[in-house]
Amino acid sequence: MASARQVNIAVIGAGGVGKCFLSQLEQLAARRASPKLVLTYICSSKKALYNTDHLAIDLDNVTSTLAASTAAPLPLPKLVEFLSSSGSKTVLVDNTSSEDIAAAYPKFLGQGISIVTPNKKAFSGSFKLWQDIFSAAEQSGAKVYHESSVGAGLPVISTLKDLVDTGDEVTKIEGVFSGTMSFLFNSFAPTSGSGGQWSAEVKKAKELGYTEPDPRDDLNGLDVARKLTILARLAGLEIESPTSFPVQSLIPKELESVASGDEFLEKLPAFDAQMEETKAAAEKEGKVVRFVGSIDVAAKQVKVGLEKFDLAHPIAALKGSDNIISFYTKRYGSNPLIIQGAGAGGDVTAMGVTSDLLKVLSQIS
Ligand SMILES: NC(=O)C1=CN([C@@H]2O[C@H](COP(=O)(O)OP(=O)(O)OC[C@H]3O[C@@H](n4cnc5c(N)ncnc54)[C@H](OP(=O)(O)O)[C@@H]3O)[C@@H](O)[C@H]2O)C=CC1
Ligand SMILES: N[C@@H](CC=O)C(=O)O
Ligand code: NA
Repeated sequence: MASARQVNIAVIGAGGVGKCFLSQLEQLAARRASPKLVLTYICSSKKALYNTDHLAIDLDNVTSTLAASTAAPLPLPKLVEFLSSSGSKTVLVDNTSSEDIAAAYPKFLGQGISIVTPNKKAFSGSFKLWQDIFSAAEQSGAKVYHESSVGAGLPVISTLKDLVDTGDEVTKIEGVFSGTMSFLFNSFAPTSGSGGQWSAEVKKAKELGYTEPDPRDDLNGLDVARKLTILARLAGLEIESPTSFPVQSLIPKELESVASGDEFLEKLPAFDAQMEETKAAAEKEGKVVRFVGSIDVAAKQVKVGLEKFDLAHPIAALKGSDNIISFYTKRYGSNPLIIQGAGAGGDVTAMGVTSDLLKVLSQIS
């Protein structure tokens, strides 16, 4: 039976980020008496756990229980019906990178179901989808938060919204926006020492949980382009899509049409020489190469690609999967507001999702 002080949680996706989120949710539910947080639905791409009476699913060992389930996920229209029939406020947590789920956000929001997600697809899809999402939320009063869609758990989106909402004028946003690309270049082309083999570092980045489910989505520059699309829109630019501005891909031409991410990783070592050449060209100038992005708000220009940096530059000196994002604004003048720290990884990404959930709870319960 639904109680006013209960909020139902539905989770789609229990991979690298999803598992960490579930563990943070378990701790949160144990710590918070009110509202009571009740997991009523969880699914991966093939399996689901739920019952028709919306009874609580035990969070203890939930990923093993899900793996053993014989039930299939509900089709999205049925899931909207199921969640909106519970009689309790509900938050959907989308921990996938699915475009289909992203495209259904207006339906969930329209039925009063709030959404928190690290999935970039909805907010970097067509400008119409962006408008539909926020107008559906405004109409129903449901909330939508996506902090981890840029810079993982780093407070990038909340900071940009605060700058804009308080009337500052954002003129430029630039930096390193990909945990994978940061890790790859920091280890392949370090400021001291010789660095690793490009293809081996790509495999490592995948094993560490930094890459997208398909690492080609990182290497083709689109993951960064999606993040810049989101930030540019929040800064007031009507960017139509992540492919509507220049984006440099690091996928070798010969591998552009391979069938799967696994086949791509298998074939990549044969093309290591291409990246070695890029690295050597920068070294000749006493520099290192890094993958960066920028948004020039006044000129309405967005770009993504490789640039060379002096060894002493803060971008050259990044470590691990760190992102560094600089906001140039009228108030901050020539010294930008800078955010730096891990930009990928399950726990830090889930932290952004869990903190978004807390924001939603403070507004709906
Ligand atoms: N990893 C990171 O550091 C960061 C990730 N993100 C974003 O977080 C999201 C998740 O990333 P990550 O956890 O690394 O990815 P994973 O590939 O590890 O996990 C994805 C999960 O989503 C499930 N899934 C995929 N499609 C569907 C679908 N249509 N219906 C139901 N479940 C589905 C998968 O199911 P199955 O297990 O059956 O395949 C899997 O459980 C992505 O959007 C990513 O961009 C954002 C910031 C940082
Ligand atoms: N694959 C992404 C994950 C976070 O958005 C990255 O490497 O930055
Ligand atoms: Na973030």
